[in-house]
Amino acid sequence: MSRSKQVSRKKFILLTTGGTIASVETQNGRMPGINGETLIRQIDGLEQLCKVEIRPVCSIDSTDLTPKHWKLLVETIRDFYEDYDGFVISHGTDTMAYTAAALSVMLQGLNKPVILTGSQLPMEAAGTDAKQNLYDAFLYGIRPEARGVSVVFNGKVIDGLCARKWKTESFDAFVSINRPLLATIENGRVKIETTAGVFRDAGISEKPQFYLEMEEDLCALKLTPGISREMVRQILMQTKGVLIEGFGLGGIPNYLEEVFEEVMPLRKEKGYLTVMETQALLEGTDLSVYEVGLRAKKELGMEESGRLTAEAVTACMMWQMAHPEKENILETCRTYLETFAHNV
Ligand SMILES: NC(=O)C[C@H](N)C(=O)O
Repeated sequence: MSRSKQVSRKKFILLTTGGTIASVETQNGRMPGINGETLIRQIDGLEQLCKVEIRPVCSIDSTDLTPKHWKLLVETIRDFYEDYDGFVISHGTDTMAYTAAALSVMLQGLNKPVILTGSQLPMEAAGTDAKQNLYDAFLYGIRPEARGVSVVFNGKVIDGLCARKWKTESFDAFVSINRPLLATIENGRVKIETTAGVFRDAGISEKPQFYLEMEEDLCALKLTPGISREMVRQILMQTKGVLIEGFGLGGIPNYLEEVFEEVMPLRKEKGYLTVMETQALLEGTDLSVYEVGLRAKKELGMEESGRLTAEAVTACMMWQMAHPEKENILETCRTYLETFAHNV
């Protein structure tokens, strides 16, 4: 039997969540309005590629997506895990990187693909990117190398832990941060670039594990020059997880030091997490370089993101706070990305 006939037997489930890909224009603006059957009906050649069944999860703009929806996705994947060869999720682009990062830590040890895709223009719009992206998601999904969580968009296959939406309108909406692409897709051909994944082949779990809980009490605190002490103090006093989006390689401004010295011991005592991230797009934090960073690291015991995106750190922190007895997932993910430090 030819190779294409062998792969054509693969069976996928399409989990639909809404987003632009499923949207229609209304008097109140663009909003999700078409179902999964209508989506796949428009994809030429899909039937020959694989078998697709559909399961609607929600029908919302991804701006409205919350960890409750991640939980629904994980439950659905868990319940149908044995019945399908892979899972494609149609999703709005605006929070797709968050969902991809969240699923990357909620679904561990997967030996099947979970692929998120969407589009910048609705499926039914002229010149849409929806058909190509959805087809490409399955095209990548049938490959034996495709395992774990990824984003397929505009010919790029991005590790779910490393995706970032960087353009609001162009088709080239996603970029892989601090990690080479998993694959590229051009003219119907998939070129596999790298296949590792943080919880694939990592020896961490032999059987897939499905984690449903994520702590939602988290806030990203973006430092701006001269940000008020009182505001920083309030956030640190009230929020379990605080992701500090600092400058450059990371550090705490001198004038905020007193605030941090006061609240950090209290936060530690309560098991709250505080992690420093950078506002820069690439290359991550390194608190060991500058005095402002070293102080945060040594005197305050501040954790840092390293090369992880804010989306990935958010996911790691939410998971860690919900599973305090488990291994330090931030450390696991950070170390994983360090392995790519010299070839991005
Ligand atoms: N392109 C898109 O899908 C954007 C849309 N607002 C969403 O995230 O649901």
